[in-house]
Amino acid sequence: MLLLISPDSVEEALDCAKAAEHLDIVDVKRPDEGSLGANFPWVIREIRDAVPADKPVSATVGDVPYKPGTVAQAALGAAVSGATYIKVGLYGCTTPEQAVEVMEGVVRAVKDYRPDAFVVASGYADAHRVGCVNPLALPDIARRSGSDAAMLDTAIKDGTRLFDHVPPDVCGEFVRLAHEAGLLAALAGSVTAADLGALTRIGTDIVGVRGAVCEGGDRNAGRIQPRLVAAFRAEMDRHARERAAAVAAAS
Ligand SMILES: O=C[C@H](O)COP(=O)(O)O
Repeated sequence: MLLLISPDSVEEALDCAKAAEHLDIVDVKRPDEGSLGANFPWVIREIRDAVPADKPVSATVGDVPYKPGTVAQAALGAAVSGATYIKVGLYGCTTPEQAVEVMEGVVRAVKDYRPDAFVVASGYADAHRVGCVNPLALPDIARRSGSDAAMLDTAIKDGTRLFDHVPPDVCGEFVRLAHEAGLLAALAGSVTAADLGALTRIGTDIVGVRGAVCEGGDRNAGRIQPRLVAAFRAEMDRHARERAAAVAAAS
C-alpha cells in the first residue's frame, strides 16, 4: 500500500520532505477550499521543487462542479505546474454520465500534455450528504473515462471517517471493482492508524492521509509532523507483514 500525504503549504511540504523515506506521494491541496480543494499553481511548483525528485507530486483540482471544460483546463494547469498525479473530486456530478464526461475531459487534457500522468477520479464516502455520485459507481466512472485510479475521500471533514460512511466490507467491494477494471484503488477520509488493518486486508493500493499525521490529529489547526508520518508508516509496514504471514499460513 502506498502512502499519500497532503500538505497544504510549501512549509508543510518541507516537513514532508524530512519524512520522505516514509511516504510515497506528496499531495498538494488547499483544505480551506474544501476536502479536495485546489491550491495555486505556484504552490504546486514550489512543492515540486521542495520534495525529492523521486517522490511523485499529486495535486487536487478541487471539489469540482459539473463543468467539463473548466475542469479539464484546471487539470492541465495542475499538470503544467509539475503534478504527475491529478486528483479530481467529482462533487458537482449527480450522475455517473456527468462524472464520466468530466473525467474524459481531464484525461484528455492531462495525457495530451503528459502521457505518463496518473489521473485519479475521486468520489466521496459521504456522497449521501452532498448529493453526488454513489461511492461504488467510482470504479466504473474511472474505467469508462480512461482514468488510472478510483478514489474515495470524505466531503465533509467533521470528524466522521471513511468507515463511518462506507464500512470496510463495502470498501472491500470498491477495491474489488477497481481491480476488476484494471485500476488502482485509493481510500482516504480521516483515516487513522486503527483503520490500517482493514485497509490492508481489503487490498487498498493507496491510502491518503492528512489529519492522522498532523499535530493533535487536527487537519486544520495542526501541522504535519515528520515523526507522525514515520509512525504511521511503521504501522502500515506492520500490517503488511502480518497480512503476508497470514496469507502464507493459509496457503
Ligand atoms: O487525500 C487525502 C486527504 O487529504 C485526507 O485528509 P484527512 O486524512 O485529514 O481526511
